[in-house]
Amino acid sequence: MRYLTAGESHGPQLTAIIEGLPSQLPLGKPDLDPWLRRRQGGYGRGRRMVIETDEAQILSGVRAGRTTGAPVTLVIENRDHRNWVEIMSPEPGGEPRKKALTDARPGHADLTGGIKYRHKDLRDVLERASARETAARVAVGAVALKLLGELGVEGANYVASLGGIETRQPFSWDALEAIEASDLRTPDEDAAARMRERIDGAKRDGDTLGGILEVRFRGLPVGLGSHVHWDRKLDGRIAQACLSVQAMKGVEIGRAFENATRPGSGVHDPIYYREGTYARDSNGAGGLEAGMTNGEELVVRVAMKPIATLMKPLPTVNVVSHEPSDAARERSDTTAVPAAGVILQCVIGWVLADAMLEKFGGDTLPELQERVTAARAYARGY
Ligand SMILES: Cc1cc2nc3c(=O)[nH]c(=O)nc-3n(C[C@H](O)[C@H](O)[C@H](O)COP(=O)(O)O)c2cc1C
Ligand SMILES: C=C(O[C@@H]1CC(C(=O)O)=C[C@@H](OP(=O)(O)O)[C@H]1O)C(=O)O
Repeated sequence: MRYLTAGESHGPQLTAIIEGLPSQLPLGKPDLDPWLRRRQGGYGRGRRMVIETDEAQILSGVRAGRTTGAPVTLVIENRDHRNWVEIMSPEPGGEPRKKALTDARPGHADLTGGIKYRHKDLRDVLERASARETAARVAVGAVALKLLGELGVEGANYVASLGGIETRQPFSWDALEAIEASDLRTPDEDAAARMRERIDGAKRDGDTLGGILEVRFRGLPVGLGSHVHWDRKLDGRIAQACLSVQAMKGVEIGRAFENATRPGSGVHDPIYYREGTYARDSNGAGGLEAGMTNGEELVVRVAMKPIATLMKPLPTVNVVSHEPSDAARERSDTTAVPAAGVILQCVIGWVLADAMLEKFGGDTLPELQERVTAARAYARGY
């Protein structure tokens, strides 16, 4: 499977095309829109999220609620575009340059993108660098999650820490409802209260916050990915997908950084054979060994940097005058850590769905389901 996204933050719409989906997958707006809504949520987001009410239109590849096997086109409107029509106009003319952005923001694509693509209006860079693009990736990921669901695979995401405040409760699948109900996507209400206070404080100070997200998947069959070649290793593919999300700067499988401080006896997971099948009592590996799923829960943790646009701006340089100046300030999020968990579940879901199709093939969902069922039975009895 593959997909492309197109669209600017303040252009008319975001577009995604997915190619390679099997036919007969039940698919409709109710599978996509809740994910788009989740991505928009979270305490600490800025005013843009009040303007947008994201929903996906399905423009091809689906008839009567099922995929046909043809490319699927998804479109998400940018409601804010109506306020940017002149500025975003593709027509030549002076008007679009009216609000040229020339004070490069540290931590953004502005300066490097300006040099690389030879733009002096840094809006030509920021419009595509913006994390608005993640709405398209969430719509695509929601399709992947739907496919995984049909194959018995379930995912979850939560905020493991925000601004240095940790969720203390260990993750549990029983806590999913509490995570969904929380504007900080944590089941730990005490931590959430302290996170809210910290976000309010950062906002007052013109500052921003980052955090750590944890994404889990259970029900994965043994052997997605492969140990035989670097670009087929699933851990590498997952890390690439995570780091490709705006502001994500670190990835670990399981508790990799903590494991690095321990002896091997306290990290690796002994293998047992019980009741006619293989079993482990621990999951230090986070569900992946040698680039392959091992049948245990997949655990991925990702570090998000603090938002780069500060209302108390950092020193920078004007790229036209070369004079010192303050970094450009645009309406901005104080933190987007809760939204990031949703995005990460979607992009990891894509990698997993793609790996499923790679291993099991199948032009249709029923073929895929039969093969996954057979592979599970084989692994149990191996
Ligand atoms: C959901 C989400 C929302 C974001 N919102 C903002 C924002 O409001 N302001 C901002 O400066 N950066 C925001 N970012 C981060 C920037 O897009 C990102 O830091 C920037 O494009 C530079 O890329 P890099 O951090 O991946 O190097 C957001 C990121 C995500 C994932
Ligand atoms: C629009 C979204 O996030 C945007 C991501 C973003 C950035 O620089 O990445 C900057 C802000 O955009 P604006 O300047 O229009 O307020 C965020 O709101 C979104 O998540 O849908």
